[in-house]
Formats: sequence, structure tokens, C-alpha cells
Amino acid sequence: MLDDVKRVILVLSGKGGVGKSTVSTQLALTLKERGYKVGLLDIDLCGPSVPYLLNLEDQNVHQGPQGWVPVYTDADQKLGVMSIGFLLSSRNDAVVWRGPKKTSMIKQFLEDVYWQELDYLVIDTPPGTSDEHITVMENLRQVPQCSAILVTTPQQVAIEDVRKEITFCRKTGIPIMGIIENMSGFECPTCSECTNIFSSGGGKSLAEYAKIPFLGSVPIDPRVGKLAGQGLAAVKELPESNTSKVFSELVRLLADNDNNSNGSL
Ligand SMILES: Nc1ncnc2c1ncn2[C@@H]1O[C@H](COP(=O)(O)OP(=O)(O)OP(=O)(O)O)[C@@H](O)[C@H]1O
Repeated sequence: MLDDVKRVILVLSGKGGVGKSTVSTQLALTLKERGYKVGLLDIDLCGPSVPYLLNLEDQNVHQGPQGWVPVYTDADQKLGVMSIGFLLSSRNDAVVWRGPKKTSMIKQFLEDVYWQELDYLVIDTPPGTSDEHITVMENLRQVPQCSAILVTTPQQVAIEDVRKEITFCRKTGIPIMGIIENMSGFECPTCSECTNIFSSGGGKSLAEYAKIPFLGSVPIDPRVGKLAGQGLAAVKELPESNTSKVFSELVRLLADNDNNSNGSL
């Protein structure tokens, strides 16, 4: 049920493995740290990694009188999570479904989860633009504010695929909040110096070319890798890191936009 959701943020990527789930979880955790009521919906049916990233793998969802009850990360119920991962009996189980079954599962996720009132619902999507994305778009029409964050890595091949995501957003009419370049250089945990392993700046150039905001570069940081699996927020655990700065700024942008209520993001 999305009736009481103020804003939906879709996290999209052209390729798999670029850090979309890391961005989704860190965004959700940062919003929670800043005092918002947040939902995180993982619709990556074939590779649900959110339960692992938030250390919730042993949790199950329950059916309540008003719908599925999300799994909460905290006693105050500030961050609720829903993922197909909670419905599989083991992490090694595979979802082998044809399109219609996937579509109906996603519809259920969007219609039958009892989120209660949410400031933000972050949706972690599968890579590319598939049936799952079209179903989500069709079901988001009732949400007053909805926008997309595109995640890429600096390599040219990943950037090329982000162009397709931009076209998808424009065709389906979803405003693009901007691009995040993840794995942009390697941040040394001891001296904080950043070395460009692949390359960097491709995401920024694409953002300039496509006339969409660039939301920042998140370096490869082994400490951020370690936060995965523990459900810890970079803004709390690594406040001086570049990752923390990118997510703090992102949440500040969202708050500014929502306070001005011009809905431009
Ligand atoms: N900035 C980073 N620094 C260090 N490790 C990272 C960073 N971003 C992502 N990772 C690690 O890279 C791996 C892949 O990240 P993640 O699962 O977020 O990617 P994804 O795009 O969601 O993948 P998939 O398409 O398979 O769902 C994870 O092990 C994650 O911890």
C-alpha cells in the first residue's frame, strides 16, 4: 500500500554489480539516521541482496490484518524492509519465474505491504530495464513524488548502459534526481588518498551531457564493503569518509527539495 508514502526513490543501474544495492541501503540508512521514516523495497527478484546487506537474512515477513508486515531493522520501526529474499527458504534458492509471475509478485509488493506512513520508500531494482521496471512504473502513478537515482561505475561500458536508463526514465516520465558514480577510485583507509583504478569522471561527464544533476562519486572503500552485511550506515560509522559525504549531501538535497515542496527532483 503506497497511500501513505510521501516520496518514492527508484535506484536504477544499467549493469549488475555496480553497487545499486549498496547505494539503496546506504541511502535508506542515512535517511533513517536523519530521523525520517523509511521503507526499503528490494524488487531484484533474481538477486535479492538487501537482506544480506542489512544483516536480516534470518528474518521472515508476516501476514498481518492489513497486509504483509515489513521486517524492521530497529525497535522504533524507523526502517522497514521487504524483499523476496525473506520469502526464500535459503540464500542459495533461485527464483525461476516467467514474466507474468514476476509481475504479479511485484504488484503484491507494491499493493500488499503495510508500510504505514513513510517519508521515503527507496526501491532497489534489478539491473537494466525489464518487466519489473515497467510494472513498478505502472503502479507508482498514485504516489505524489517519485524520482530516480542512476548508479554507474566509471567504466565506459557501464556508462553506455546508463544512457539506456536515462531514455527509459524519460519515456516513462519519471524525473531523474541524478547520477551517482560508484567505485570511483580507491580510497585508502589509512591515508584517505584516492587512486583512480579504472578511471573516473565518466558519470559526471554523462550527467553534464544529458543535462541531469551529478550527485557525487563514491570511491571503492574496503570499510564500506565491510559495512555490507552489518546493516551499518556510513554516515554514522565513517563520518569523515567520502561515501558519508555523498550520502549526507544526497539526503540534504532531498530535504531541501521537500521543504520547498517544488517537487523538482
Ligand atoms: N563503494 C564501494 N566500496 C567497496 N565495496 C563496494 C562499494 N560498492 C559496492 N561494493 C561491494 O560490491 C559488491 C556489489 O555491490 P552491490 O550488491 O551493491 O551491487 P549491485 O549493483 O546491487 O549488484 P546486483 O546487480 O548483483 O544486485 C558488494 O559486495 C558490495 O559490498
